[in-house]
Amino acid sequence: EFPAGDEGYHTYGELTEVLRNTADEHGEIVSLSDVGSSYEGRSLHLVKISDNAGQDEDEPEVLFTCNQHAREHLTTEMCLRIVERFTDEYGSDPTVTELVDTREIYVIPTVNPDGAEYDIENGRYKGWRKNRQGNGTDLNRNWGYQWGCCGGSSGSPYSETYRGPSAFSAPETRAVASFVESRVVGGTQQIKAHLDFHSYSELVLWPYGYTYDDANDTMTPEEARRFQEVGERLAASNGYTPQQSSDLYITDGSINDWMWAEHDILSLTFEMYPAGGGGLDGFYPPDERIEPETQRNDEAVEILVAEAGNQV
Ligand SMILES: CC(C)C[C@H](NS(N)(=O)=O)C(=O)O
Ligand SMILES: [Ca+2]
Ligand SMILES: [Ca+2]
Ligand SMILES: [Ca+2]
Ligand SMILES: [Zn+2]
Repeated sequence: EFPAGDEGYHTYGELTEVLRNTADEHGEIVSLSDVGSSYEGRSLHLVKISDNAGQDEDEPEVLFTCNQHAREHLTTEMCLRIVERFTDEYGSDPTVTELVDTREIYVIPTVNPDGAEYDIENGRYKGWRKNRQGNGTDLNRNWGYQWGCCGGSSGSPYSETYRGPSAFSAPETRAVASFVESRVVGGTQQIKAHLDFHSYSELVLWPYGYTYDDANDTMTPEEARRFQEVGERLAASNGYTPQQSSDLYITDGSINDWMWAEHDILSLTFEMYPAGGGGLDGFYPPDERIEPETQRNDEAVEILVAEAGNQV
């Protein structure tokens, strides 16, 4: 459980209960399922929000993933905010209503429930980042595009950026990737845009992470320009700093690189609050920050959901 004073954060059990209640209360626009199980057997919850949620309609699809990194608990709250806003405000907020009626929005609130639960075991923060397989795999180095190519991850199982013994060796990344692959319908990937939430540093990041190149044979200059244009619009809405992922540091095997290169999904990362401060404390903002820092991204979420319909 979370330490005293930070009860505002959701444990896996509390998250599961909120998702079940939301599906019960908003049955016609919510479908709750899962993309598979974590290493320790926890369901990787998948929330679908759309009109006629039980039907696969011909509407642009959008994916939000949170909590790949265990200690980044604020991101789980971010995905919960998306679920709650796009259900509670359906029928009252015109923008939310329009987007739910014309898109299929998928949310995976925690990709790494085992790590998140381990991080708060006994009510004290451990600073844990990875999953709970062996000495832990960094899920954001385990994706299968340019996996381990470029010095953006580690081959040591004890490293915080251990890429795993092979691409998709982690059940969690494999499950999410399989879900995305299942959204190829009639040869066309239905998911058009994706955001992966992390903390912290207040950044909007776009691929590639594995190379400093802005453009290359799998990202044309105009495609790179589109990432930058959307990234800058997102950052203008929340005050984060927009930049290419590799401008921060080189990462290989990241989710964004795979989503773009393998599925042409407009895939970005948000690094949430705080902006700086360094050290472990930045991963653990007091729960009083949850509401302001998740609502800070309401407009960015709308921008991305809308952008999914502007497929080139
Ligand atoms: C998305 C990448 C470029 C940054 C991220 N930073 S984090 N969230 O682990 O501190 C990471 O190292 O995976
Ligand atoms: Ca508090
Ligand atoms: Ca629909
Ligand atoms: Ca569809
Ligand atoms: Zn992270």
